[in-house]
Order: sequence, then structure tokens, then C-alpha cells
Amino acid sequence: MSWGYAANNGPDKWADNFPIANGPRQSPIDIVPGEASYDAGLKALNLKYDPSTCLDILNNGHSFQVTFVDDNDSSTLTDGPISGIYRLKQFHFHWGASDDKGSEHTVAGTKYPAELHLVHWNTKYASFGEAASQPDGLAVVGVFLQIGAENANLQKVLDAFDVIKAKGKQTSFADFDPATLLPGCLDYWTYDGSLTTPPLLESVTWIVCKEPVSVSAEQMAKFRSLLFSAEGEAECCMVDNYRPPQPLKGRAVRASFK
Ligand SMILES: COc1ccc(C[C@@]2(O)NC(=S)NC2=O)c(OC)c1
Ligand SMILES: [Zn+2]
Repeated sequence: MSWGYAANNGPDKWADNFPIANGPRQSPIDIVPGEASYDAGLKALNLKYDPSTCLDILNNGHSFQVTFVDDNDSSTLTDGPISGIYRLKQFHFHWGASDDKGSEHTVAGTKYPAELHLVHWNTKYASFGEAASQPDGLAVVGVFLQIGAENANLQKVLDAFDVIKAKGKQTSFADFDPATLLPGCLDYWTYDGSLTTPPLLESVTWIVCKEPVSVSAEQMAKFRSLLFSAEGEAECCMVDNYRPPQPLKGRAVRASFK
């Protein structure tokens, strides 16, 4: 049986096949603002995305992801807590069955209804796959979603859902600018962590934005219309696809802001 988010294959069971689940730099974590240390040496995030690199949108059975062409430096993350150039590979989300849960990171115990992950890989390595196994291989920008006004930029992504409802469905998705999903203020917390699903590789420099972006309750209902299941299988709504916070194990969480 493969991993998932159900009682019999969910986060509490992942260590059975992926012992790194109990490793020293696992993600997500609970971010406690009062315990984060302001680091004046942290640079502002420099995100430069080219909408023409947007390729397709896929239901991978765990989330949905929008994938980008990453054979050049058209869409990159530089500065912030990282050195060098990291290329945008994909973005995806995690969300709950109801608005009181869904994010992976929490802030002083507060759960948001959803969390966006923008995944970038270090171009000092030959490919995303190689970078994913290196301690400085990936940089993921996390953005919290909170219930409020309808998010017109997010709606462009949600409008593609009807054709990717079931696991394995994929369709072309072009000319989307992921920068439109970012908050106005790019203050962030940063710490060393991991992928949040198996293989849970400890290769992620996490960059979690302090400011959430809005999503309407109706838009959250649209997220919950996706399925974990493939066509022809018993329908299983894609909800609660989040890993709960993991032990900090002595790691420092730095803040880019006072
Ligand atoms: C082998 O490479 C992988 C595998 C899974 C993911 C997805 C995820 O586990 N990682 C984050 S972050 N959130 C997730 O759900 C990945 O994303 C960078 C890279
Ligand atoms: Zn993720």
C-alpha cells in the first residue's frame, strides 16, 4: 500500500517505510514568532517569474501541482536566505476538510485553511531530481491562505479543476504568473527542513511568508472538489492533505523582519 493521508497510510505511518520521517530536520514546524531570531543579514526575497514558463496542471493523487519549464533561468528565486540561483519547478497546495485546518506550518499553533508551496531547485545541481537529494538542493516559499475576499488570481488555477478532478489527470496550463499569488509584504521566517511528503528528503531551505493571502470560502470548497481517487475508483475527496508540525530538534528559526 502506498502512502497517503488516511488513518492506515497517513503521516503517523510514514516512518514505517521512510525512517527519515523521524529525522533531525523534518517539516513542517510550528513557527513561534517570539522564539524566532531577527537576522539583519537576511536579504529580501528576489522572485522573478516568467508566465511563459508555465506548462501544465496535474492531479498527482496527493495534491494538484502547476509545473514550469525549468531548462533556463526564466523563473528564479535569488537572495533571501539562499545563495546562488534557484529555478521554479512547480507550485502546489495543502488544505483541510474545513476552514479550521489545512496548512502544514502553523504560527504559534494557528492553522490556516490552506498553504501554497512554490518549489525551487538549486542550479548548482544538474536537475531538480538531483537537487532534491542535497541538503541545499531546494528552496520552498510557503504562503498561508486565509478566508476573506475572493482571490481572482487563484481563481484562474481553480478554473482548471474540472478537467483534473481525478488522480492522474493532467492538462495544459499556460501564461500563469505565480507572483500574483504572493502577498504584498514578503517578510519571512526561514529554517532548514524537508519535503513534507514521502520521501521526506531533508533538502529544503524553508521560506515561510508572514503575511497570508486571501481565499474565499467558495474557493476553498472548490479545492475540496478534487479527488484523491482515480477515475473508476470509489470517490475520495482530496482534503486534509497536510502533514502536522514536526519536532524542531534544536533548529533555529530566523526572521527577516523585526
Ligand atoms: C522527490 O521530490 C519531491 C517529492 C515530493 C514533493 C512534494 C512535497 O513533499 N514537498 C513539499 S515542500 N510539499 C510536498 O507535498 C516535492 O516537492 C518539492 C519534491
Ligand atoms: Zn507542499
